[in-house]
Amino acid sequence: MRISRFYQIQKTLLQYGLDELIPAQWQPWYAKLLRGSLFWLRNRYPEHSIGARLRLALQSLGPVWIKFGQMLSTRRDLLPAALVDELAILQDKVAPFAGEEAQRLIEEALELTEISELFAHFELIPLASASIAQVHTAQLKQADGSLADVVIKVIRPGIRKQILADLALMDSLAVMAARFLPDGKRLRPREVVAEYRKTILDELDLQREAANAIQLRRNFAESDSLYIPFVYADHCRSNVMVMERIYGIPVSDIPALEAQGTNMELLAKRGVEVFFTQVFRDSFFHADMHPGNIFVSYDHPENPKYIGIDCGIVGTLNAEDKRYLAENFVAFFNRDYRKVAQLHLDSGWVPAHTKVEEFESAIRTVCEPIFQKPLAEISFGHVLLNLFNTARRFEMQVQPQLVLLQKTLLYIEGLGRQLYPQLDLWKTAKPFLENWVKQQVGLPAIWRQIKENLPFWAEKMPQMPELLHRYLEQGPRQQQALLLQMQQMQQQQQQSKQQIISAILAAACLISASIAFSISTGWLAATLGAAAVVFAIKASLA
Ligand SMILES: Nc1ncnc2c1ncn2[C@@H]1O[C@H](COP(=O)(O)OP(=O)(O)OP(=O)(O)O)[C@@H](O)[C@H]1O
Repeated sequence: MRISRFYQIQKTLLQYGLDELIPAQWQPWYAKLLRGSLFWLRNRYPEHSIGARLRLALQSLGPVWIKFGQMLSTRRDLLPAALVDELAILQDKVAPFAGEEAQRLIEEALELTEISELFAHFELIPLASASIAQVHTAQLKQADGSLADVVIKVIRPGIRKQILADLALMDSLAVMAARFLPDGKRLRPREVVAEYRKTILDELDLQREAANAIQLRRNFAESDSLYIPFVYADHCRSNVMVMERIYGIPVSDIPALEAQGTNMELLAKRGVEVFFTQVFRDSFFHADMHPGNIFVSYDHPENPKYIGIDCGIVGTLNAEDKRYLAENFVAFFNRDYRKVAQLHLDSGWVPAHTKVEEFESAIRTVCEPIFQKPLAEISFGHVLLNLFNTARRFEMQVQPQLVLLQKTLLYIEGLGRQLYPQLDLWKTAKPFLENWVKQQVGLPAIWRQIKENLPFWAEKMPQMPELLHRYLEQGPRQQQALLLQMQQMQQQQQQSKQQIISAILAAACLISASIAFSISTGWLAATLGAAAVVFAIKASLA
């Protein structure tokens, strides 16, 4: 199976002429010979650009590869623009699987003899079908006898096995790409595949998605801006998820939004606000914000509310990540590149030997053109992208969660500007950043930290007298043990020093013996040889 799939993949890559990605001078002679002999696998689409051929090849290889291409399409930091633009139009249109099969999977997962035990109605025709999962509508029987409109997401049967097999092959190709592509080292194909592996395997676990949705819903329980559908956790398994059915206008349907009199300016601002709230207040953000996953409620269009679905991919940030973002954004928008460079150095993001002036000048070179535009039109996502690219050149390892955030930011900005082209991103985001930075310094921050640590100290306090007593009792004993260990270490050091000296002397005698032997002073050679043996024995006994 693996060999035939491997052949199929190679065949597809060659028939779409993707071997052209490796320049001829980089191909070893045996690879050229092999390529020449595969006469039945010629490039069949020479009239298409290399980007288009890559897109078509991924399309024909199936869902795992299509999703991989979609992921690559967000890596403008790694790939040329022409390639990325082609990959961005990859669509995972996949034929649905039979509704009866979905029903059987649901019954099996939820241990039902009949689907009607739990659902008053189950719609066999799917509402939507994607590469990994399919969505069906149903009516859930509730404990109080009422019915709830729900959707049931079901993972495609057999997809896990197929994904794992294809991921293994993809990794083999990545090894080859790292070796043969001209830019192989910089592109780090194995890391890219490993990142993809994690994302796609996470997406296969609907219990994880359910947990993310529950958390996000809780975070926005009081919000006027975002609604997350209720998840019926009792009826969720790793391959089945039951959640409230929502009715809304897809955010990309601008005519429909306008037709119902939506306040587009407010809607656009709320998109940015929701994102920054997730990042800076909750450190937990929905990271799959493509327009297919965002809807707008039909209720009160003058005070519009988003509805978010598909929480399969989320990002989390720690305090340090947040500080990185906030301080850099603020310094950037003040065009204080020295501060940006110094921040990177002070916090150890770039190595201590980095020359701050060089780093500052590199940041200025890539970022100053961005500021040629009015502040209102500047993209945060591009600022971050440029900063990451510059920092990578200065040996900074950019954390995956920051890359995820940067990509989400690009989506959000694109969306906001589509809804309301005059949207001033900086004005909308600034209060969030400044407020956050303010909270991190001064008395409020100290007080917050004390409050955060209070439970820890409260828990440890009663144990304090005992710990103190134990320390005082054990102190001298431990000190003595430590002293003994140190003495042993010193002895060992002394021994190994002697060993090294004896070994060096043995080697020196041996070399001298062989020189003496070659100039035929036999007795000298014999003496030196004997000395070498003596030193060697000493070295081994020391
Ligand atoms: N709670 C819901 N209420 C109504 N429709 C829903 C709901 N959840 C999902 N859908 C519909 O099903 C479609 C697919 O759902 P979802 O995005 O969660 O699946 P997916 O397999 O992760 O798809 P993709 O990865 O392509 O985004 C959505 O675009 C939407 O039309």
